[in-house]
Amino acid sequence: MTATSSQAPAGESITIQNGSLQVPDFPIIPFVEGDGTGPDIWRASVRVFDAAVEKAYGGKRKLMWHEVLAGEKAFKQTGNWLPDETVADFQKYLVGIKGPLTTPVGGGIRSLNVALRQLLDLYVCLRPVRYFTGVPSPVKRPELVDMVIFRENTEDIYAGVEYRAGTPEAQQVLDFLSATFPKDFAKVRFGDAAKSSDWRQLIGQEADSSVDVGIGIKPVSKLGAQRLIAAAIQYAITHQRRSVTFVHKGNIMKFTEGAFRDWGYDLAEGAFGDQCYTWSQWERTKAARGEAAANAEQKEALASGKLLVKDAIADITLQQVLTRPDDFDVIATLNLNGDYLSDALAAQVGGIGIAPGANINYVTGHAIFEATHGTAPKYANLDKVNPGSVILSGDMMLRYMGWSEAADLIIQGLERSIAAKTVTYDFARLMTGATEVSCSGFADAMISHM
Ligand SMILES: NC(=O)C1=CN([C@@H]2O[C@H](COP(=O)(O)OP(=O)(O)OC[C@H]3O[C@@H](n4cnc5c(N)ncnc54)[C@H](OP(=O)(O)O)[C@@H]3O)[C@@H](O)[C@H]2O)C=CC1
Ligand SMILES: O=C(O)CCC(=O)C(=O)O
Ligand SMILES: [Mg+2]
Repeated sequence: MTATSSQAPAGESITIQNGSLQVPDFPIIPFVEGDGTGPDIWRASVRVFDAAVEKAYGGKRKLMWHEVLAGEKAFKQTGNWLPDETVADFQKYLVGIKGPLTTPVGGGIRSLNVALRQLLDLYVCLRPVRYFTGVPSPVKRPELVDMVIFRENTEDIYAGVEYRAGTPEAQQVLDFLSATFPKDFAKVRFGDAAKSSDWRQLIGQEADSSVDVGIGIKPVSKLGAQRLIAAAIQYAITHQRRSVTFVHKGNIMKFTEGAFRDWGYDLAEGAFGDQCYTWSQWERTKAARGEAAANAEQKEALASGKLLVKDAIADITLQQVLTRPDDFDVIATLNLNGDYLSDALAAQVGGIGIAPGANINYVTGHAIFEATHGTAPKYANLDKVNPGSVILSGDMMLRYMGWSEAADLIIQGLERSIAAKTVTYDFARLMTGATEVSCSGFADAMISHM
């Protein structure tokens, strides 16, 4: 059942009591169709969700879909890209799902996707990356890829604190830097010294007195870092994973990304000390008693079942997730690193057409599930793209709600469709002997295999 933004269907709200989600049999689930390929994907995905729930519970449970507006559809109907009612409904009903929304480059509205995460304080972006047998992959051993990305979802340069070059606001920030931190201001290119430099001739610019520098601010807080890292460590312990790796660029951005690592180790040793062994501890033991003692200590800790908590610098990580993926398990990282890593890792296990995700606040219970990919506008309304990412995001949503029987049917439908080589264009172009089906055709195949 679909309703407009202002009219919720019959059903009940999911609630949270003492940290535990209370899910009625007929929960109202707000959804956003999304821009670009969003509507095609949604139409296919919702049939898969409904079929899985019907098959699992025979009508005793049902998802009560409630359409809420965001993006282009919202703007067309209401003149507002993200109506207040949409945010209010995600607040009220706790768990929802959305398609991708367009964000223009270089100007225009700020990301609605990011706005929803910030407004609901969905501080974890959870993106599992796993291999399904038979999926075409550019790497030799895709089955070794089994990682879960915990991406900080509310701050870093995604906070949106930035000023366009040449505006009074940018100038105000520059003036502040110049007056308060003159040494740092001297590092801002191109400050006073470069106003008439020779290279301007190379790019055909006249010497002028403007300082054309855009300024962005990268806030990284201790609370923001530690609540994300706590979620990652807790997940790793609960799911008996081997390690958590903090991925950061802390050698260069010492007080933001470097602090993320240090706060992470403090938290691991403070709040999870009896369940973790950290590389920070290893360093201290090495300094006190030598490398052999540190190695022995680590070996003993891991043999006793402790979780290894380590870190890696972001650039080499992007190589090593390819060359030795089994060194990486749960990853905790900052917002931008997590964005890059999600798409790069998805490529190893079949691409962005099969990359699910969730935005979660584990304290309030609020969660919005969404694919890792965007709107893929060139394929809009062609009924062509892979609905797998949104469908797998729905699988995550059902598991979050405790409806694992329905979620298992979704996985079964996906695995069997891939095994039968009935796939969308993105997989078909890399597989021999595949039958290419449309977006809706893939949903049909999945349902027939449940
Ligand atoms: N959470 C969100 O809502 C997100 C929104 N966006 C927004 O989406 C817009 C477009 O972003 P863009 O950078 O082009 O990235 P997209 O993820 O939208 O698309 C890039 C390419 O990825 C492949 N792809 C994407 N989705 C699918 C799918 N379902 N099945 C198969 N292949 C797929 C296609 O590759 P090929 O061409 O090889 O077929 C496509 O051309 C931007 O406005 C961006 O801001 C981006 C990311 C997340
Ligand atoms: O909000 C957007 O348009 C892009 C966001 C994005 O790429 C992501 O969250 O992975
Ligand atoms: Mg992204």
